[in-house]
Amino acid sequence: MSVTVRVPAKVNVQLGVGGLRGDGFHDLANVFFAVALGDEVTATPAAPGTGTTLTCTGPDAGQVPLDDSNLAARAARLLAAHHGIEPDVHLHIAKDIPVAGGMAGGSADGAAALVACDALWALGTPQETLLALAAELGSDVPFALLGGVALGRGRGEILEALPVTGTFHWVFAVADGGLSTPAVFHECDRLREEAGTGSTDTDVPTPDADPALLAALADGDPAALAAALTNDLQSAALSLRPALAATLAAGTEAGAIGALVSGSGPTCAFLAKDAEAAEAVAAALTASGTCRTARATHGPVPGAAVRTG
Ligand SMILES: C[C@](O)(CO)[C@H](O)COP(=O)(O)OP(=O)(O)OC[C@H]1O[C@@H](n2ccc(N)nc2=O)[C@H](O)[C@@H]1O
Ligand SMILES: Nc1ncnc2c1ncn2[C@@H]1O[C@H](COP(=O)(O)OP(=O)(O)OP(=O)(O)O)[C@@H](O)[C@H]1O
Repeated sequence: MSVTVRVPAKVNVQLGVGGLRGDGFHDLANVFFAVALGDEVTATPAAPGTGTTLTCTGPDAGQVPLDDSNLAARAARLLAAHHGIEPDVHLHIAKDIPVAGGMAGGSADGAAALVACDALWALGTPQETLLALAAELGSDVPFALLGGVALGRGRGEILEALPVTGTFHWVFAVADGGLSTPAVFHECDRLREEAGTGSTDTDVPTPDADPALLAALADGDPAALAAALTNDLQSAALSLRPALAATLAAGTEAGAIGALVSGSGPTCAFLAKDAEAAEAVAAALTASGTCRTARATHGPVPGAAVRTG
């Protein structure tokens, strides 16, 4: 019997970036928001001694590494090692999340593989342990387990679920080609040095969540959320990919009430006032020629969960 897990992509509605720490990470005030665009990971039993094998389908499948570096395979091996069992499993990733797009696609697959293998191997691992294993895999992986809306502190792995009312409507403009997350953080540091503010954690204050943004989420107020959207990595992503400025402008011209680069980019995220407006913004963005494609979706949605039925 196979187990299929559905897992959401994320957009960061606030990404406050502190200074560079001694361990190479940055302290964040990271408000994650899970959206209905997502991947599915299916775990199928494999014969003893087979180890972890992988396949991937979807529009960006060619860009997904199928070797040991794949976060889904790493997750399966980490969970098996934690329980002292063999990681014999075949994982299939049905990929819909843009690769290297700033929407945490690889992290999502890591979280989904943890949940899928835990169910397949009937391990019953407590959620707290799954969250700790997820943090070992990457800063964005714990949130993909949790879903909804959450504040991530530390390097993004220390999570606190946030209250949210209703549904928000989003459009994602997918670029041709990805951006490397470490390269974007590095460019953020370089721009800070260039501006003379310094870039280490002794120069830059630890960021905090914006109360106006938290109130907008709790109140279910899209206009207030649109006004509060911020991403400290946006100038770095724009510096590495100047063409994104035209994408952001095209979405705003098409009627989006808020626009920002998603995480480390290059995907751009647009908030719309309702579902109908989101469809119109997506159509206008696709027609604008400033992105590869644009997709309307909504959120928040739950984190990685076994698909039933
Ligand atoms: C940009 C975001 O997607 C926003 O949610 C995340 O901060 C990135 O999370 P991620 O892709 O899971 O990143 P990780 O795999 O943990 O780290 C990759 C690299 O990104 C940089 N990194 C990541 C997280 C963080 N808080 N500070 C960093 O400087 C580091 O160079 C690190 O070596
Ligand atoms: N299952 C996976 N799916 C996609 N990429 C993966 C996967 N496992 C490892 N990777 C590697 O991770 C890199 C980043 O891909 P990913 O789609 O996670 O980027 P991202 O969305 O920008 O990440 P984040 O938003 O967490 O910074 C890819 O270039 C790829 O080499």
